[in-house]
Amino acid sequence: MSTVKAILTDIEGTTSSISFVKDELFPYARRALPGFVAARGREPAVRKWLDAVAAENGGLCDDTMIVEVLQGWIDEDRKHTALKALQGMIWADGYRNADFTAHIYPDAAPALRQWHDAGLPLYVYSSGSVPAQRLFFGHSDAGDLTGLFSGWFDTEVGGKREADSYRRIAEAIGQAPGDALFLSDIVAELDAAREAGLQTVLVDRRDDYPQPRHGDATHGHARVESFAQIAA
Ligand SMILES: CSCCC(=O)C(=O)COP(=O)(O)O
Ligand SMILES: [Mg+2]
Repeated sequence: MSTVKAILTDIEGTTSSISFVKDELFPYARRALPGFVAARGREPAVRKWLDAVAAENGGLCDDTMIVEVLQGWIDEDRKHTALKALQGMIWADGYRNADFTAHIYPDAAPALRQWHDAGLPLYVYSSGSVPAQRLFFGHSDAGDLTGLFSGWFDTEVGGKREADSYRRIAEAIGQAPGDALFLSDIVAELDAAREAGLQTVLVDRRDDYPQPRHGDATHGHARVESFAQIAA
């Protein structure tokens, strides 16, 4: 690995377990959606996303149908910006009421702290909305980690499997792409980051991926099973 001047990390499957997101966060949002839309569907910040979903589905005019579309997207794990924005607003209630704290792998928090303390700027790039990312790290199992991060990116910058997204992020954080390291559990995301010139590490966690990915399955990306193995 050449010199790294900034680290960009994914969340689900990388700093934190897939099962926490799939088995806790998503079902919480799915259950709360009807009540959330009924209570807050007229607020402009909420309506804008509901209208975006309606427009994309042939102009649905009924909020019940919009909720059904959104619940279907949750079931499919669609990384749609409107869904992610609405999920973030719903999870805010969950964190506020202490219904859950966000999972973070025991190796991730110390490594993030160490890199931060060594002067390495840290950034998040997740399909979860930026407000959801801040809530996540603000209410993690390891406490409030938001102060460790210098910036946050979600799919408003572009999809995670598109090289241009990583070019935009490198420009936004003022780094040459080759000086930034991207960490993710998804090979297609790492391929896009590498195409943009970033350094990459596949985080291949046994808890999330019982079958280790070796050889061709890594697409040539460096591979670790824990943040403790990343020599940044
Ligand atoms: C930080 S919000 C919860 C995670 C989430 O909704 C999500 O889609 C995570 O995707 P990632 O890009 O972090 O793998
Ligand atoms: Mg991920």
